Amino acid sequence: MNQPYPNEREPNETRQTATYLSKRLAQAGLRPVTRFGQNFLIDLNLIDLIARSAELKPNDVVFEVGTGVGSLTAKLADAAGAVLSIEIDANLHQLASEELSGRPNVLLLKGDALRNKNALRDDLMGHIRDAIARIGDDARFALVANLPYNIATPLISNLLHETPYPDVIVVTIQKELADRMVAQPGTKDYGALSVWVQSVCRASIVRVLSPKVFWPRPKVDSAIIRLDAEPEKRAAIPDLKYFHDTVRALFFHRRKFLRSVVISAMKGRLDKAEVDQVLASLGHGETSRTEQLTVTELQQLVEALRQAEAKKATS
Ligand SMILES: C[S@@+](CC[C@H](N)C(=O)[O-])C[C@H]1O[C@@H](n2cnc3c(N)ncnc32)[C@H](O)[C@@H]1O
Repeated sequence: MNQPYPNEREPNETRQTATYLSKRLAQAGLRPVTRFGQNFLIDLNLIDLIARSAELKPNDVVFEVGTGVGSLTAKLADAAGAVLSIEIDANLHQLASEELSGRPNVLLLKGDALRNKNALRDDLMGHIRDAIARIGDDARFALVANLPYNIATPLISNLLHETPYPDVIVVTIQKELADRMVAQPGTKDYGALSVWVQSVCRASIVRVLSPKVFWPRPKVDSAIIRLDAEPEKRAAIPDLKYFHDTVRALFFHRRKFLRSVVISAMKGRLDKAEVDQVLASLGHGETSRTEQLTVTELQQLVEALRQAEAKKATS
């Protein structure tokens, strides 16, 4: 294994504490930047737990968003074949580059992981595909990170649209967001995000984390979440973008009945009679509500709407 840090420093295992981090940043004239969601994990056991929960092997290509000072990155690089990590803060990118130098399986990028809310930075998937090609047919793609909370939803949501999409995701996110990802029909947390995530993955919460395990402390609880890709489920959705956009529209007015929600979502595309026909064919009555529909029922509904629209366009 490579020696990750120069010999004169303490070994990695004892260094990741609030004191160490604050000193290390202060030495470089830095302080945590709130707008970049810089809440560093200071419990080494949890850094281990994140890496262990992804069950990394040498055939894994790991994507990390938010290198920070590189503590989790080093753990990931110990276990995986290749690690691609991106950091928006140029100062932290510089620090992490020093910490992780001499690790041939780590590629550090500087900049924003997102081009905009709806898209990843342009070159990211190219880097990931290259690393996968180098590893070969049995390569696995993983997203493992202590995510900056302000980009967790668009990042995960956009990655699930990509080809390939991650075989496994193990990330620290706000607990409230984790609850939404695993939520079941009929609960207050069940919404478009639950349906999108559960349409292409199996989702579970690994551990709830108190603010105490971060420095500086965030205001809310966090959770480590694990998502396992279910490619056969994703393959059953003929048009991912149509599905994603329509599900979002269907959850837009949570208090309304399904019929009026579908009518407004399909405005200008299907008329009321056509919507009624689709709903009747699937057995959804006057009092059905979007939030009571299972993921499978929503997939069937969106696909029936898509086909009705396509039929109308060709008639
Ligand atoms: C919660 S910290 C995690 C840092 C480190 N990996 C750890 O576990 O302690 C999130 C990191 O993501 C970086 N970051 C924030 N927004 C980003 C973005 N849009 N693209 C890339 N990195 C970002 C922050 O600067 C910060 O270093």
